[in-house]
Amino acid sequence: MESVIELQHVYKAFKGFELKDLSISVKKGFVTGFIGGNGAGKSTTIKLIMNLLQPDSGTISIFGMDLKKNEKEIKQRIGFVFDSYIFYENITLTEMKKIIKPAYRKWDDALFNQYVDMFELPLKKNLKTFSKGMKMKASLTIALSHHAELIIMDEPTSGLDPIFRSELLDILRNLIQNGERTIFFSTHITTDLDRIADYITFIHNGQHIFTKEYYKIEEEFAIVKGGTNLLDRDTEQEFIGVRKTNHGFRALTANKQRIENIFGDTVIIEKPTLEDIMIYTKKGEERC
Ligand SMILES: Nc1ncnc2c1ncn2[C@@H]1O[C@H](COP(=O)(O)OP(=O)(O)OP(=O)(O)O)[C@@H](O)[C@H]1O
Repeated sequence: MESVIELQHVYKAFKGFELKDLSISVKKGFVTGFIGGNGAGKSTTIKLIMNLLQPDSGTISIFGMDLKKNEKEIKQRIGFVFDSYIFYENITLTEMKKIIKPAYRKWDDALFNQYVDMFELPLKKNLKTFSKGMKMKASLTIALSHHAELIIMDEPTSGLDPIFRSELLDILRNLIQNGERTIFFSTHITTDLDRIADYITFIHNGQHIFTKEYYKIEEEFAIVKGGTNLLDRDTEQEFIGVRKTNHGFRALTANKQRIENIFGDTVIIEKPTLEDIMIYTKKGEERC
């Protein structure tokens, strides 16, 4: 399957933080949700993909082209939903369009107007006065008005109310209907991903834990509940992370089948949430 974004052995260090040997690929025509706790390295990864930061080593290619050598060509084909910093400018959406439009060969005024109408955005109002939801819609309008094949967003749903989040997810779903467009976005609101993500990329402490098809996560991972008498040094090693209480244990496994073979029906096996996977991965690391 064709990859749109390909990171190979990317390394980036800041004081006190390392993105370690990150190799990920984002599949064409799908939505990939990018998850990880605070400070895991999501924004850093997105900045590397947007060439706003350069890796210390490793390679990044987008649409099969090397990012360093082909930045201009690549950026023509990306819609980046940017931070709200640009909205501190004392300008209207029409004025902002005039600034951004010349940068894109495929800018489409009709498409811009279509999204402005759909999102009910005022064209003549100062952007500074826009609410958070309006800023997101304006940002998305700009990102979508030049027929971008790849949409990259850093936490687009954070701070938005459930109604607008739901609308936004519908819009994103519609955008990828033709199989030609790809969406890669980071989020803390993992429940949003239930509705929209085909793939999940999970990083923790600067390390790539997995990239998997959403349905495979549910097949492979499981929350396991049982009495603490079932746990010993060996059986505990079977889990990614374990939480013990007075009533028993709750643990996460990445190999549901194996746990079923070992414990049979002495344990209860449940479907994990993405949040469970994030929490227990952190717990497992604390144990080491
Ligand atoms: N320009 C920088 N200089 C120094 N350290 C940085 C810089 N940018 C990011 N970091 C550090 O890199 C680590 C990862 O940050 P990053 O913003 O990528 O995480 P994140 O996964 O997006 O987190 P969050 O979900 O909290 O936004 C953090 O420890 C952060 O302090």
